[in-house]
Amino acid sequence: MRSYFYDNSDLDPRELHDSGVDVSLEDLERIGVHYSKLSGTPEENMEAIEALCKERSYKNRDEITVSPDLLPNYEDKIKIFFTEHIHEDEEIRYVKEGVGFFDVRNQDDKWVRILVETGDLLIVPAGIYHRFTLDTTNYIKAMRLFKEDPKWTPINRPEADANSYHVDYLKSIGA
Ligand SMILES: CSCCC(=O)/C(O)=C/O
Ligand SMILES: [Fe+2]
Repeated sequence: MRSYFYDNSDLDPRELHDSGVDVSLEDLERIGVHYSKLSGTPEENMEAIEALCKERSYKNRDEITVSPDLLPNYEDKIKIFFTEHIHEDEEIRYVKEGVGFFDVRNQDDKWVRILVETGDLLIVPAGIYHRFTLDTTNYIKAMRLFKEDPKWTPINRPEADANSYHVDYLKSIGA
């Protein structure tokens, strides 16, 4: 895992876009983003994931493989994932294999890029603007946790500006 300010260049989003300015785990915590590394195999890590589900009342989960050949309607889906959006629940992702980038907006509305890889567990808070893309290896397999139905609902910017989960989120970080 690495996190740093996105360089905002027009290159392919799957490139690193590393501005050279790192963002610490503490800075991520301040905007409500939690990261942890699960060091075992996916099977060994299931106990930790079950405990997390119980603690945060997440009842459902699925597995998604994002890759041009393996995800149906890949081109549409990757565009949707990379369109800036919020969710009304936390986005909890456990990376079983591969690499990807979650970009999150910080308190100053700047993009922070979070590089996740095998074993990484990321919790993105409800209401934060974010987006997702692959890196140039074009492959990630991740477990997605859902509170209720296994349903993925993005609300895009600017429609989400007035969303109460977004407004409450901004208040919670003092923005
Ligand atoms: C690797 S999980 C696919 C991306 C996703 O679920 C999401 O919500 C992106 O914001
Ligand atoms: Fe999302």
